[in-house]
Amino acid sequence: MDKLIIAGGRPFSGSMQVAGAKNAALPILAASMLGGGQVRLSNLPDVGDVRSMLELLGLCGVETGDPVHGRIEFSTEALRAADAPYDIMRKMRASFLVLAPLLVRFGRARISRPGGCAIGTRPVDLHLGALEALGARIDFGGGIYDVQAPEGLRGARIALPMASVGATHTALMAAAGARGETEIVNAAREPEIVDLAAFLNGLGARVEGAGTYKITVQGTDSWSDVSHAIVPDRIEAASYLIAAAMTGGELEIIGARLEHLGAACQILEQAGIVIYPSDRGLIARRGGALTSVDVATEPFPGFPTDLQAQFMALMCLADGVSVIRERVFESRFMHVPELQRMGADIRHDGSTAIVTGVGELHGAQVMATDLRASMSLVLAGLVAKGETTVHRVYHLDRGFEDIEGKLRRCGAAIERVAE
Ligand SMILES: CC(=O)N[C@H]1[C@@H](OP(=O)(O)OP(=O)(O)OC[C@H]2O[C@@H](n3ccc(=O)[nH]c3=O)[C@H](O)[C@@H]2O)O[C@H](CO)[C@@H](O)[C@@H]1O
Ligand SMILES: C=C(OP(=O)(O)O)C(=O)O
Repeated sequence: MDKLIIAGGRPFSGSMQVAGAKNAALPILAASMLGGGQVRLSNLPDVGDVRSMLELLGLCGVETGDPVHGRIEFSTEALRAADAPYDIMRKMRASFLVLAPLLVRFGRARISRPGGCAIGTRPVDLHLGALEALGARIDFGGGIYDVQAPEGLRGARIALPMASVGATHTALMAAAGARGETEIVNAAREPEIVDLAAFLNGLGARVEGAGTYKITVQGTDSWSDVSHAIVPDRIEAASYLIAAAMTGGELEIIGARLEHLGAACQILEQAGIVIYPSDRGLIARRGGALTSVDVATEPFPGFPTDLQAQFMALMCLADGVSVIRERVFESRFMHVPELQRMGADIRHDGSTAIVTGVGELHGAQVMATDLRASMSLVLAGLVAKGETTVHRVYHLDRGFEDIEGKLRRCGAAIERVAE
């Protein structure tokens, strides 16, 4: 496994291209299995999870080849019913998203419980509840869900008890292949949901209301060939906006969109980051002293849980005390002890962290635990005095494209070394 070595305190400025969103690419790749035709995708991020999803498609008979400059074209005609292997399921939460398309295509799918970032218990009851509402029967044994709908799925009303992103993806894909109309209430509203809906419309379903609380879907069994460009990665973009502010540099993130930042934009501005649109994307720089701001994570358009760790790294250097509440996942504070190794002053109790800004962080050996936690350590390393070694960068590679290349081109001294 590789480690990253960062020499902190270098000037950091320039421009970088934001990647396509991993969390949009994964459901869209899964949804590509619904049809039987030709799929053309562009702006696919070159990250580990996308490679794992392509491998999963390959095991189901869909030979995609490797993306070239983020573009890929493949036929889903040869899809076959296959069990998703534990080895891929354990790596990535989004592997569970192949369940609905396989069920639509074959009337049955067997799949094990998914892994992904260890940030909470992450049950899949809402995904399964959505499928049951559309008429599926579910058995569980030996760690495997056996889901059957031999007569096909029927449109129905799905009222989600919470606005789960993954369950909304599952419900959308299942509804797209169900007979009749489905109404999804309390749907997640993330830009990645809107992107999946656009892809499903391209495939031949009729999805309306994505991005709002209520989505309606007219299912189809007559699928089209489809071309689709993946939406930009708002979490990657916001992470680098934070990097610009922490280092005192100025950065243009090409392709980033203000409307995708939701509440994060206001919070980052209150913290002292100046963010404004350019012709090509967004520009960010520090506007003065960094200021502590309290924040609570929420589903979109609230402050994203996927940015909580990076925001905490920023707050480590702000004037004052920031109270950070994690409201989406039960245990998403694994970066706290690692930031503490670098001199951060953080008290942590349950789902709340209290961060008192310190004058400076210092380089240390730290362990990357989950995807966004790993990014918070890289951000801290960019400004820390001395050298930071981030061990176990496997998680970063799951979701951040060419991280050291992007940072190095903006002036960071960062190097990847095999452990
Ligand atoms: C691949 C992908 O897109 N991952 C994102 C997705 O994860 P994911 O789709 O797993 O996140 P959810 O929105 O589903 O999870 C939100 C909350 O709902 C709970 N829950 C979820 C499903 C379920 O069946 N039962 C249940 O109780 C979860 O434990 C969590 O507490 O959205 C999260 C919230 O924005 C992000 O942090 C992840 O980066
Ligand atoms: C939590 C994340 O990924 P996953 O849902 O795949 O674990 C993430 O992208 O931050």
